Amino acid sequence: MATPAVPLSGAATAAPVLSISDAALGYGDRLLWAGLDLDVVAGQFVAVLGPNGSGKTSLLRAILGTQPLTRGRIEILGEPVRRGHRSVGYVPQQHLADRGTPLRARDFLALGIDGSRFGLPLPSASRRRKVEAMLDTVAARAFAGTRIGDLSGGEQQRLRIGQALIGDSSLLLCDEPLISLDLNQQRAVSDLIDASRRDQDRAVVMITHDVNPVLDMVDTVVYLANGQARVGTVEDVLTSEVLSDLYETPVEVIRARGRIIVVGLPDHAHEGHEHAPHHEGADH
Ligand SMILES: Nc1ncnc2c1ncn2[C@@H]1O[C@H](COP(=O)(O)OP(=O)(O)OP(=O)(O)O)[C@@H](O)[C@H]1O
Repeated sequence: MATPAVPLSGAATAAPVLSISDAALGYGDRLLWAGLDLDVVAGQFVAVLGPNGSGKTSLLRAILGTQPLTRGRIEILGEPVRRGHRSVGYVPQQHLADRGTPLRARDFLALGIDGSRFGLPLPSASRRRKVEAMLDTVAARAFAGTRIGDLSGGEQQRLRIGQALIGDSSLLLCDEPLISLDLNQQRAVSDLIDASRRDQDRAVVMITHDVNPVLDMVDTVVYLANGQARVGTVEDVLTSEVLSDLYETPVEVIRARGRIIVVGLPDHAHEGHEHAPHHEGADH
């Protein structure tokens, strides 16, 4: 069960794991977003929301050091971002492995161990212990020896999370990790990510289609839309006033049975939350 997001003790003074200052990102003449300032400390959970094409994945790429900013600065643990930073774990957007992929689930997890990617394998007993423990953590023991291409989407997704969690990263970046999972799997995957935040004090930045499955874990929301960025708590950002201002059209945010429902979004912007009561629980 996830613990509710609580104010982080000492958050104001702790050195940030991730620090983004006065950042803007665009491609050519097209600006995706600007004015983004964000400090993320250990144990903090950040949800990135916004309509399709607003630049959420581009933001993760900038944090990964694979996409330069148009303006501003990003630091990880006080150093400018760079590709392949050992302190950053990444769960990419889900795509199914090819049927013929020969890699077995157990070996797929082992690829996430720090060192194995850099040709410096840990002593094998210690590697094995880590992999065996992670097989249990992501409930993958039953298919440990199965080729990943033969696994279901949800099983593959649990392995992808396990591969990202098995290293020693301080920051976990997840791009829509819950998409196309059923409700039980969504819960299992979000609980795994939340447990790694609580137990290993990782900071988490997660792009999510719908904030509701992670509502009780989120400390901070980054909402990207219409070339702008808004940062704050759920209560600060997911309000009728802020979203109406961002979308430049009247938008209503309703809280019903502990869920957030947004009514009146422009047609192209149905993402980032449930958008109408009759679609409750649906994927968009
Ligand atoms: N390398 C690139 N060069 C030019 N345009 C790009 C590049 N990468 C992404 N884009 C465009 O930038 C916009 C934002 O893309 P991005 O994937 O960051 O958005 P997103 O918010 O993650 O979208 P979605 O919710 O659909 O995944 C899109 O219109 C995309 O086509």
